[in-house]
Amino acid sequence: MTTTGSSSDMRQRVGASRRWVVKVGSSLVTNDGRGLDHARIADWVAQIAALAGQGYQIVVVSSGAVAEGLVRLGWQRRPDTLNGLQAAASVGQMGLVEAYEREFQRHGLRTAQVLLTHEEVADRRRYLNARGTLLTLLDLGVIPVVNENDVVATEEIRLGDNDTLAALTVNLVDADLLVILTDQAGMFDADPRGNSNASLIDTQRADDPALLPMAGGGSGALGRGGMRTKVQAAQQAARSGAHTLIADGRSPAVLGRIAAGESLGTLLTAGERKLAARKRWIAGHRQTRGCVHVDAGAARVLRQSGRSLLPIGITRVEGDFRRGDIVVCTDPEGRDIARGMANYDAPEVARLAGRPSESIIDILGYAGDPEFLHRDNLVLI
Ligand SMILES: Nc1ncnc2c1ncn2[C@@H]1O[C@H](COP(=O)(O)OP(=O)(O)O)[C@@H](O)[C@H]1O
Ligand SMILES: N[C@@H](CCC(=O)OP(=O)(O)O)C(=O)O
Repeated sequence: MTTTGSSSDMRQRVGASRRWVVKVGSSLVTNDGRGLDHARIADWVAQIAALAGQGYQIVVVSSGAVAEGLVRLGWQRRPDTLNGLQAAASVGQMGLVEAYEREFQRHGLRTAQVLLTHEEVADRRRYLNARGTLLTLLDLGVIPVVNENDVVATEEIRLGDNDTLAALTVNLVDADLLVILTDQAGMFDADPRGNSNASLIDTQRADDPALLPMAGGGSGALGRGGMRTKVQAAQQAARSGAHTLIADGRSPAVLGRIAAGESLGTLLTAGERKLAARKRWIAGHRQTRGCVHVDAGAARVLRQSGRSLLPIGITRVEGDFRRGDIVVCTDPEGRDIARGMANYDAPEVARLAGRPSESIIDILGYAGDPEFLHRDNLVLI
């Protein structure tokens, strides 16, 4: 199998990247289906705490709620009904966050429980709120522990496996790297469960079409998506500009060794850098819901330095857009300059236009973002 670029340089760069989403699968976090494996959780937490001490920002996506719920409820097997699963997940989620909180506390770190659904990408207002909260937690040095909000997720919108959820989280926080810890050494060219001579893939581009046919959808007794959802998650992460590393969560000091650039597991690389990926994502939203006219000064700043658009530079608002919608900015001559994701609803912007960001709290009664269009959510036309 071909590999991309110089694998060892790439590994060094990946290890040195600072913002990671670390996904711990059901296959690992549960003790053969008998509740949570506390010793393993303690070990990953110690590794994450060490990385946090070196300046890494890490979001944990952990499975295990259903398995822990089954134990707490004294159920011998997974229920068949959605409500049964949801009940188990809500009981077990308590144990899951308790376990992470206790272990992180030993290292002087705070944790936060974040429960997400598919809606957090589908609805752009929710997207911005989830993103804002997660980024604030990271700024505060808190370790977010994410799981799917199984209780409210209906059959149609359930992500089901946490690989997909981890990729969504990568997009939400603009992570550099998605680490998927599982019960295999990485991705093999065939499912090693049924093929004893399957060989481990070292490095490959995430968008290589040869990957998916090699990934079996069948998971272990506890996991959900098998390797298939991991490859799809890597492809989704790559579209956000993040690389993915699939590795064995049981191998000693696995996270520290990834940080050190050691060649372990399977690296699935992204073809483009994360800011470019994000801008392409914004640019891809062809449908705009409104327009803000900006003064000559703001137009110059946008064009020349690609900075954020603040309310003070806005002169007039058109359309009935809401926070999260894509709007167009036009200069005083009526030329379109940029397209971006609105941080405020149109009536709010009308009130904020021409005013300094420090006065937002007095005008709206709450302190929202200082920018109307943040530079990360804005593309020049
Ligand atoms: N090409 C492959 N390489 C490695 N593992 C594979 C492959 N295809 C299928 N698998 C299966 O995927 C399983 C891991 O997925 P899963 O059980 O869903 O775990 P997790 O809970 O970690 O997400 C492995 O145990 C393995 O049997
Ligand atoms: N949200 C579920 C986990 C879903 C799941 O098992 O996903 P995965 O670890 O990707 O196989 C739970 O906490 O039980």
